Amino acid sequence: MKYYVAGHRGMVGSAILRRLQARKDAGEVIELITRTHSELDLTSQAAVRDFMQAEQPDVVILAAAKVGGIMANNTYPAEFIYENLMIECNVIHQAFAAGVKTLLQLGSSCIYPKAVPQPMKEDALLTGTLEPTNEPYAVAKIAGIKLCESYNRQYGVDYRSVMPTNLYGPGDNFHPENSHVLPALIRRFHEAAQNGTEEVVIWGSGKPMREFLHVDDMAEASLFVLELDKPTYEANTEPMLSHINVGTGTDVSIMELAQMVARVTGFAGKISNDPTKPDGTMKKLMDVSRLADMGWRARVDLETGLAETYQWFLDNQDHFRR
Ligand SMILES: NC(=O)C1=CN([C@@H]2O[C@H](COP(=O)(O)OP(=O)(O)OC[C@H]3O[C@@H](n4cnc5c(N)ncnc54)[C@H](OP(=O)(O)O)[C@@H]3O)[C@@H](O)[C@H]2O)C=CC1
Ligand SMILES: C[C@H]1O[C@H](OP(=O)(O)OP(=O)(O)OC[C@H]2O[C@@H](n3cnc4c(=O)[nH]c(N)nc43)[C@H](O)[C@@H]2O)[C@@H](O)[C@@H](O)C1=O
Repeated sequence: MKYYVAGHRGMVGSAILRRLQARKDAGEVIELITRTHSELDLTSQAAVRDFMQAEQPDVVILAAAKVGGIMANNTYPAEFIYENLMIECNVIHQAFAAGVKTLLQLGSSCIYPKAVPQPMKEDALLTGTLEPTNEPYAVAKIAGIKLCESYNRQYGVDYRSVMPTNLYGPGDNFHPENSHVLPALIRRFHEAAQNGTEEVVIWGSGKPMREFLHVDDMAEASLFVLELDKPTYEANTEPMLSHINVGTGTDVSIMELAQMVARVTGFAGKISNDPTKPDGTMKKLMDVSRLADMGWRARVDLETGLAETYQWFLDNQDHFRR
């Protein structure tokens, strides 16, 4: 089997590649194909067409996307909608044109409406209006689900979508403004602890609730969903399962997260809020019962995952990619 992992240098793509490489090292006969962003710009239709036609992969895993936290989404909405739509259209359509029968793409929990009942079930999709800070990104991610559904329905291929909750772990983006909350706080609290700063400011009210899944769990879940037998997969559907939630099923407030990060990084000062920064959705907890019924559950608890991610940050802080 020839696997193409798109976005293999990103947090999720690299975790998926590590798992596939481990299987290969253990004797599984698989070929792994990758291209860096500079080798293959996935927003280029012609480049993706030529690549897919030349390589003819058996399986495509789409983990490449324009990704960022609440501030990046709010500041660069055009890039978030344009690049993600282009990447999805190009990779999914050109995979189909090259005869790829099996594909997995990653969406996000932000596809669900802002005021949806919690925890959020898969069938809550398109039942209400979206959170404004990331609506353009969410619309692109919904389009990705609908692309897969449409090619499945019209052409009988098997393109699946997983919807991860907020992710973290080794390989995360620790940019001070553009990253997600967990890596941003690791960096801010670490620097404050090192510099002896007395106060750390967190964005918003600290009251929003978020669910955090370790990237190694996400990589495992991605391959689990990719490899579900088709009858099992479809037996859980009414009438067809278009996407599956991936999360832990538990959440913490941003203030609770900040307190955990303070403990891990050794920061003992005051934590205060910046109410001028957006809170975003107040709660977005995944209903993960569908995936649990199929046999997969998250394994890494937040306390352990946070400590491990902080160690990765310490080991790699001198050569972050951004
Ligand atoms: N991180 C999170 O909390 C969550 C992530 N997700 C989803 O998971 C998936 C992976 O995210 P994550 O690993 O965190 O993101 P990263 O930003 O870590 O990785 C994304 C990868 O995609 C590559 N990429 C982006 N644009 C292009 C392009 N035009 N052509 C080629 N490659 C490109 C990036 O390369 P380069 O860096 O060189 O641009 C990078 O390697 C995405 O679909 C994301 O939406 C969903 C929910 C939460
Ligand atoms: C995965 C998900 O990620 C994004 O949604 P989000 O969950 O709102 O993402 P976030 O991690 O950036 O913030 C979570 C909460 O945390 C608060 N917060 C405090 N202090 C910092 C801080 O320093 N940085 C950040 N980023 N947030 C902070 C922040 O104000 C917010 O209340 C989407 O755009 C969307 O793209 C998406 O799919």
